[in-house]
Amino acid sequence: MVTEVIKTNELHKIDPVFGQMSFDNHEQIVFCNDKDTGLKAIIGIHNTVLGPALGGTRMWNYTSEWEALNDVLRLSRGMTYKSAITGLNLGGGKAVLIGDAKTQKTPELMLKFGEFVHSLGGKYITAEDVGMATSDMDLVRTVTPYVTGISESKGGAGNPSPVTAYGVFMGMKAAAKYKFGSDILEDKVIYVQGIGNVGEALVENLSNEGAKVYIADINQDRLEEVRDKYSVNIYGGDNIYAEEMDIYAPCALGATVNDFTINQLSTKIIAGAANNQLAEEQKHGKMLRERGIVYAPDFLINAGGIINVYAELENYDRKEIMRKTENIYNTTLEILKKADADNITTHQAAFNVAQARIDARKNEK
Ligand SMILES: NC(=O)c1ccc[n+]([C@@H]2O[C@H](COP(=O)([O-])OP(=O)(O)OC[C@H]3O[C@@H](n4cnc5c(N)ncnc54)[C@H](O)[C@@H]3O)[C@@H](O)[C@H]2O)c1
Repeated sequence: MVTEVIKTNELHKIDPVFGQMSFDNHEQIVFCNDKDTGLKAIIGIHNTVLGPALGGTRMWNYTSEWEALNDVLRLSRGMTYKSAITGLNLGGGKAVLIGDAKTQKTPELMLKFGEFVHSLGGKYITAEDVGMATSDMDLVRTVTPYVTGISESKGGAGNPSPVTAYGVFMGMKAAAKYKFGSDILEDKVIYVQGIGNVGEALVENLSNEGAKVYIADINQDRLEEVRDKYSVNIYGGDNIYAEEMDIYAPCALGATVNDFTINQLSTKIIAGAANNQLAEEQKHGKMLRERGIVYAPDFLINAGGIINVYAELENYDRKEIMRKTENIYNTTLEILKKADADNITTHQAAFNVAQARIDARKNEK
C-alpha cells in the first residue's frame, strides 16, 4: 500500500480521528499493527458506562484506512446503544481487521490480534462479525479470556447468527403487527439482501411461516444453495430497492438506506440484521417517516447475537437466551408506538431509551 505522508503544516486541516463525523465521543481507539503477520486492526471503544465494551471483529477488504476507521467508529457506537436498549450490562466496542478474510486471515494474524485484545485488560471483549467464524474466536481464546462467541464444545454459546436471525424475525413481526395489524408473515413479499450466516437463518424462519421470500447476494453459489434448501426465489433484477415489496430485510452491510436508494424504495417496512442501515440516522430516519415506511431500528432488532454471547459471561442458558431474544418483539412494538406518540423517528425513539439507561447509570456512579 502506498501511503502519502501528511505534512505537519497540513495536519490541522485533516482532524483524522476526533474530527470524523462518526467520532462520537469514543473513549478510546486503538490502532494495532504487526509487520510479521500483516495485521492492521483498529479497535474502537465507544462507551463503557454500562460495562466492558463488547462487540465483534469484522475483517473486510477496505479500500482505504479512512473507510476502516469510519466503519469501526460507526459500529462500536452502535454496540453501545444495542446493549443499552437490550438491558445488558455492556458497553460498546468493535474491531476491524483490514484485509481479505478469504486470503489474508491466518492463525498467526488472529493470535496476534488476540494479544492486542488481551493488552486492553478486559476493557474490550471481542466476538465474531463479518469475515469471522467461531473457530477464529476459539483461536483467539488461546491467548486471551476476553473473547466470546466461542464454540459450544469449548464452553461457549456457539454461533450467534441463528439467534440474531430469530431476533430480527421477532422485530419484523412486531413491525408487521404495527403496520398491517397482524404479525403473520404468510404471503408477505420479503426481500432478504445478503444470505450469509444471519440471512440464511432468517430465510429459514420466513419460509417456515409461508412468506414469499426473494433472496439477493453477490455470491451466486450461495444463492443457489439457499434457494434449493428453502424453496425461495432468487432475485434476478439489478435494483432491489425499486422492487414492490412488503418488507425489505438488509442483511449484508450497512448504509443501504441512503441518498441514492431512499426515494426508490417501494417497501412498507425495513427490518433486517445489518448494522447501521441508515447512512445518516437523522436525515434518512426522517425521510422514511415522511414516506410512511416503518423502520425497525437495526440496533434493537439485531441484538440476538449479543444476547447469545453475553450468556457466556453471565452463565445463563439457551432457554433464557431465547426468552430475552423473543422479547425483541415487545420492545420493537413499544418503540414504534412511542415514535408515533412523540412524533419522532423510530431510530430516535430507540436511541432515547438507550441513552436514558446510560445516563441513569452514569448518575448512579
Ligand atoms: N452474525 C451476527 O450474529 C450478527 C449480529 C448482529 C448484526 N449482524 C450484522 O448482520 C449482517 C450480516 O452478518 P452475517 O454474520 O450474516 O455476515 P456474513 O458475512 O455471513 O454474510 C454477509 C452476506 O452478505 C453478502 N453480501 C455482501 N455484500 C453484498 C451486497 N452488496 N449485496 C448483496 N449481498 C452482499 C455476502 O456475500 C454474504 O453472503 C452484518 O451487517 C453484520 O454486522 C450480524
